[in-house]
Amino acid sequence: MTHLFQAFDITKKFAGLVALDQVSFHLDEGEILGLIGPNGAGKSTCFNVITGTLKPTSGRIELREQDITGMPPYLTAHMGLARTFQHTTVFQHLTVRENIEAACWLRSKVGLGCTLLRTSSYRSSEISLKTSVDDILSMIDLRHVQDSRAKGLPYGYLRRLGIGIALGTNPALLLMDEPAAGLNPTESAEFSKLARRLRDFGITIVIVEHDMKVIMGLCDRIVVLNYGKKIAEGSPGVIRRDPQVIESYLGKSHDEAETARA
Ligand SMILES: Nc1ncnc2c1ncn2[C@@H]1O[C@H](COP(=O)(O)OP(=O)(O)OP(=O)(O)O)[C@@H](O)[C@H]1O
Repeated sequence: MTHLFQAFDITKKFAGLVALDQVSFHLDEGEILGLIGPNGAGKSTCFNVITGTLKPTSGRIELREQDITGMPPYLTAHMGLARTFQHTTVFQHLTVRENIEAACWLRSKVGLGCTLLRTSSYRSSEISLKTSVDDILSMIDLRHVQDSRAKGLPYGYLRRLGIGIALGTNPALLLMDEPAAGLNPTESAEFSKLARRLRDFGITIVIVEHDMKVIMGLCDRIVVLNYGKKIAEGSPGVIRRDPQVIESYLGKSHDEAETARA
């Protein structure tokens, strides 16, 4: 079977430290995969290597069977990869709508000459841009604040705007770094709903997250890292009962809480 994405034996060394040690995993189209593990396990390094911010020391990464190993971020973005960050990366002085427009323009193929001369190709791309921006605003549920400046918006809205900006590049695969960090329980539940909506729209998702309620409730499959090594992979049901994962990350209290709930 052909996978949307595959990482083969990815190793990343920083001087003497092995941050990723022969990690392999795959993603099928429309999946939500959780990437979890204790602090320093290698999750962010894994995202950085996939998106091309860091070159792996060895290993191979494929998107739709094309080798993207070591490609710079602007090329991996062009190939259909997008990423959201732990800290929101929005233009504070632009409105919500302008933030999304800026992200969508980056993927538009219209050159500066066409833009300045307002050629027909500029005008048709302007129409498709408006549709894309409207669709994204609806998807992230921020249409009602589209003309508000990002500065001063509630934190939960800013996180959603960060996701909207990533959607501007029309990704097939979206990597989200701690999307529920700092959210209250209502906002976390809204985030999970949004992630499912994106998946239903055809976007494959990888989530790094420490909130186990979000991970266990949302993910189809989970990969667990510890000291740079993959120590487990499986459904939430399998992962929450894996003795090695409980020992290294979830802790006994999580297992007991799960058993009590069952
Ligand atoms: N640029 C770097 N230079 C040197 N060491 C690094 C660098 N980036 C990460 N590391 C080290 O690699 C290891 C993995 O770090 P990484 O940030 O990937 O972990 P993580 O699982 O994302 O942790 P957290 O949950 O705290 O974000 C850590 O020991 C970290 O100190």
